[in-house]
Amino acid sequence: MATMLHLVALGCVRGDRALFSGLDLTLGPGGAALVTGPNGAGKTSLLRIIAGLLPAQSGTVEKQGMLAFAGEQAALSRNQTLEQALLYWARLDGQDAADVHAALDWMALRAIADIPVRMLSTGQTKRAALARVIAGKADIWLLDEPANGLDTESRAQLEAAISEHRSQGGIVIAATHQPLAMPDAVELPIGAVT
Ligand SMILES: Nc1ncnc2c1ncn2[C@@H]1O[C@H](COP(=O)(O)OP(=O)(O)OP(=O)(O)O)[C@@H](O)[C@H]1O
Repeated sequence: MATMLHLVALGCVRGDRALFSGLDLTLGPGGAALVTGPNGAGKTSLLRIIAGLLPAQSGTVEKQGMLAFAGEQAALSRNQTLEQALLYWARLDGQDAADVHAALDWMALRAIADIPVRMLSTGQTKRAALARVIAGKADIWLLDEPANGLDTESRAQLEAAISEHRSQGGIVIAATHQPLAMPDAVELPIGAVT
């Protein structure tokens, strides 16, 4: 069945504060959305609701396809080499070493595949987290600040990986403060903090 994400009248309350309400979005194969808004507006909360990690206050999330979430934490074992850590997740996702190697290439990480995760720089850790998502081959990518800490070249690689994923029928939702080229992405501004 075709990959699909459908948000209907989604609302979110954190603590006693309403962050957003009545949020609608429909994405089909190759679709993308760019979530923007000031600090604390609820961008991460929205991604977490879509991922099923946070309950919505109102509305529904319908999805067709496997989902991957790349959040602030890389979720990679610090004492394993980058390749081992990615292989661990890839196997859980039903993928193999070839998928990990392809993902390392997408994020230009092959040269440091044998370095322990704990020794990676901020930007390298971000690229490693993105490689984890790429290797997992999920249909729907939820990317929280994917360009944070990336240099110009790495950001271009990320954009190319996103474009390839979409051309294969995948869906991408990215929350970002950084410029990120996603042609024809739906703009999803989350309201200002009061
Ligand atoms: N566990 C929690 N309980 C109550 N409120 C929370 C909790 N976690 C986060 N919040 C609040 O929810 C609001 C939205 O947070 P969220 O991380 O979704 O915003 P954001 O738009 O991603 O922000 P940023 O741009 O700074 O990453 C913030 O005001 C935050 O303080």
